[in-house]
Amino acid sequence: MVSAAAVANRAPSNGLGLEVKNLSHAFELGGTSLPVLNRIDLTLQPGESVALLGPSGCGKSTLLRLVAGLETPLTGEILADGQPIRAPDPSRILVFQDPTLYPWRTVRDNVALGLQARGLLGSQRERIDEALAKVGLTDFRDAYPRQLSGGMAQRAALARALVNEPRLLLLDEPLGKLDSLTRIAMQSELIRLWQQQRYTSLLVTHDVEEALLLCDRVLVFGNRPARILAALEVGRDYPRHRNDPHLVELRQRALELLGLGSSW
Ligand SMILES: Nc1ncnc2c1ncn2[C@@H]1O[C@H](COP(=O)(O)OP(=O)(O)OP(=O)(O)O)[C@@H](O)[C@H]1O
Repeated sequence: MVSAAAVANRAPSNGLGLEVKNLSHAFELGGTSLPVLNRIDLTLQPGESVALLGPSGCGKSTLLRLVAGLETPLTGEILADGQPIRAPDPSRILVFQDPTLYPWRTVRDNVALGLQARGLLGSQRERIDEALAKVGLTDFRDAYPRQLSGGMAQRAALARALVNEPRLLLLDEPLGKLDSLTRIAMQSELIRLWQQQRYTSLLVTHDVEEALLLCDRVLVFGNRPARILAALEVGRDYPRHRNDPHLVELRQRALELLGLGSSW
């Protein structure tokens, strides 16, 4: 949870409150059950930004897909503003590692997809240009995906999410395929967008530093079937500094929890 002082300094949030209660999940794989998530309890306050950090294959993406309403949990429940999540909804948008833009559509037409699918293109067309402006792509609205850099393509994918005015943004390694310099720039972009739009944010990342720079709280997951090993409160204002001794200490703690304590 964010400290009361930090919340008081923030603009009011339109974000969804999220509750995950005693959630377990498993997949059928080759005739046997593969347990993936084990009794997860999690609460996000409206407007909070939380990172999920954990070993590869522990179930982080599965948790995002469950919150997005793309899967149904085996046991337990997930509530958005107190209502059970049963299906996808434009108030909860998932952004993937791959921008997955249609190559034959311009940036603008890719961003329009969310509205088009909901039959809102006629009445809410101005939202496309607003979303492009938010991610700094106004000048590239008529470009095709092949004409964009990796960072620009990911910004276009973010615009495609933002055009829906999400109240909960689910980010699945959104910067995972970017080079390290672009990644640093995009980390600042993600902080700026979150501060401006005031959605609730749930970020899956493998990058401990990224989790600590971007989020209010970092949840460290154990091996599959994953449970939450620890919740690290970051408790620092933005912008944050990589070399802040408090962040360095938290990074060490997170690495130790992940069994990588001697890596640094
Ligand atoms: N549709 C599916 N059917 C069967 N098994 C699945 C399915 N989706 C995921 N799994 C399995 O569930 C486990 C968790 O997968 P998930 O993608 O959630 O992990 P993750 O923590 O996000 O991994 P990574 O960090 O490597 O992306 C993996 O063992 C994966 O093989």
